[in-house]
Amino acid sequence: MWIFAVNEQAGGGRGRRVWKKVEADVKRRGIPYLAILTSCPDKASARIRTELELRPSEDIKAVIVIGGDGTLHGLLPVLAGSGIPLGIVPAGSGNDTARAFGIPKQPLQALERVFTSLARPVDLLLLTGGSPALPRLVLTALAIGFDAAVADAVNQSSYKKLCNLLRAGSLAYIIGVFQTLLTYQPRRLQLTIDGLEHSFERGWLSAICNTPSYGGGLRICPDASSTDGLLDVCVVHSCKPFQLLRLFPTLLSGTHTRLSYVTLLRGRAVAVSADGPAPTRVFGDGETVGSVPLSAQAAKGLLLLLH
Ligand SMILES: Nc1ncnc2c1ncn2[C@@H]1O[C@H](COP(=O)(O)OP(=O)(O)OP(=O)(O)O)[C@@H](O)[C@H]1O
Repeated sequence: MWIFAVNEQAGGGRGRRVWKKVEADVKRRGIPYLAILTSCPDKASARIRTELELRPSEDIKAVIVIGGDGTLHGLLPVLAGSGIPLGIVPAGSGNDTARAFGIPKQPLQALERVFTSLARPVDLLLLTGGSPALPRLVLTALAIGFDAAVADAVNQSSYKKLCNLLRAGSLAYIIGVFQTLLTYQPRRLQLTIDGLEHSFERGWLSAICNTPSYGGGLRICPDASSTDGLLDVCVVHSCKPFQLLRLFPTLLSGTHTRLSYVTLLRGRAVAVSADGPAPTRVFGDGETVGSVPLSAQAAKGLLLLLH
């Protein structure tokens, strides 16, 4: 039995279109499947948890998510450590998880990949501390500070929908950068990585990554690997707003790492705190997860992924 978890709203309605194609193909193949179409992450998790409890685990081939990074994020607590593999047919706006694992954008190619791949263990990022109190699991990256404020602005915007229609998810992010720059104040960021303290005056953002990109292909930690048991950290600090703007185009290629106001770090456990006029927001997998202070650590091989 293959269980499909479908978020029809992902990618501004792309989830629905992708599911139509996928369902037709699954019917043609004549394989047993169960589709769970949900309107919110909590209902999706509860339904899948029930289905997993009802059946012997050897009867379940995988849970295949039709959606974006947010949909995947919502299912991590159910699938992590369960031994049930996750498959991905990308249907979101950013699709950074699919990008990280080389999963094709084209739905039927992605489905073929799911059916023909081995389930391989990948690391997750385990978030603790924070406000509201966590723990929480994240697959791609944590965005802390300016980049989280951008994600917030994009999620609340009307242009996200339009950009999705134009199939230009990263354009929405670029508009969000300009919008956020009008009000955001840099602040002192303190990071403790495997016990070593790093302090940054005028810290704009800090990204903690399990995989290389966020925001629809911005390669913030280009060398991040989801199989090394480590988290890659990028801090942008001590620069003027125009230098921050100059940084964003270079994120597409990952060449921002050469800039003097970009610091890259790596470790197993990362703690972050900030001093600032307003709470320093945190997003994980493009979803809001609260604000700093927080601690994150790499959880080695906690998820089985078909890729
Ligand atoms: N299983 C689910 N069913 C319905 N809605 C969900 C589910 N999981 C998450 N959501 C909600 O749908 C929103 C959009 O889903 P998702 O994040 O996957 O798509 P996206 O934002 O278009 O793509 P991406 O995250 O890749 O940029 C999420 O922010 C979340 O609030």
